[in-house]
Amino acid sequence: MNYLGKTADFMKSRFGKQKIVASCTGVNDLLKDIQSQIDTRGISLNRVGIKNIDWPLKVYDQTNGFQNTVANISLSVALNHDIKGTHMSRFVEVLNNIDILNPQIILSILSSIQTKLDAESSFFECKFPYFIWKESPVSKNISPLKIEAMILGEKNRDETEIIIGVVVPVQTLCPCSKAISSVGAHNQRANVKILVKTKKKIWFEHLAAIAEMSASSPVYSLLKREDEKYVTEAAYNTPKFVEDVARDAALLLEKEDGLKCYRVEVESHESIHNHEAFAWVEKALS
Ligand SMILES: Nc1nc2c(ncn2[C@@H]2O[C@H](COP(=O)(O)OP(=O)(O)OP(=O)(O)O)[C@@H](O)[C@H]2O)c(=O)[nH]1
Repeated sequence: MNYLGKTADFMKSRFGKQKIVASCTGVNDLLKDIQSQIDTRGISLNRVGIKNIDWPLKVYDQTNGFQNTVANISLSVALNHDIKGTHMSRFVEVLNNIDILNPQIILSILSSIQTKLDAESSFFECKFPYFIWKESPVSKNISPLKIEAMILGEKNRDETEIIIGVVVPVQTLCPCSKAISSVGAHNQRANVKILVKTKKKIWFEHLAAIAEMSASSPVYSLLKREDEKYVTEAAYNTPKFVEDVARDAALLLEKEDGLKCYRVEVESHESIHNHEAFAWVEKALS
């Protein structure tokens, strides 16, 4: 028996048949659609919606076809000045209909939200853990590296924009520290975030490779001693400031076909300072 059935039984036992009829009429009054009422304050809202809903999904994977992940998703619309509230449950209803994520599906999510919520603009943001299977440089052991991947979408009337991106852990070794020290140089883990708008399909793996190539060295989940020696020496021979990583990634992105614009953000968790160092660059391409 469902909830309403149980409630009706309870009311019957408590109040008898006469009262139930009256109470059931009252149920419809209780389900008033407050959200659809008119608002008279004259203020349109840029965005209203739901954020940080975790959702199980599949995403396409260059090596294995697809991988399962849990995406953290935010969905929203612009709200006209004369409508009191949006219908929050409809965002989740749209998600209920998808099981794999890619830019085309996000376009259809944005259109569905626009239609279901009668909105001029709709917005989609999601980020999720994504695993790239990497081979260690010498022992050739394969292990998964976790990066963060993201897809952001926006639809204004008929114009849509999709941004895809990654945040990739890398190693940086300080060129100044190397130059002034008689031995060693401080090095640390850094994150490289790359966001692109593109006319062509681009894999998360490809963006991650650009981030790694721009750093002093990639990082790995599994390294044996021979790999450790290699990675240590490779980083020492490729010192990079955060500025260097941002510029080198930008140069690689400018060689890519079909990019409309890019943004690179680099943040290093300084090992000898109690703060982060950062640099970012963004550019629209013709
Ligand atoms: N608009 C709005 N709704 C909220 C908020 N907080 C909670 N909600 C609830 O979100 C719930 C789902 O809303 P709706 O999508 O309008 O639910 P519904 O009317 O059953 O769905 P439809 O029949 O599709 O309109 C409602 O019960 C709201 O009370 C808020 O801050 N704003």
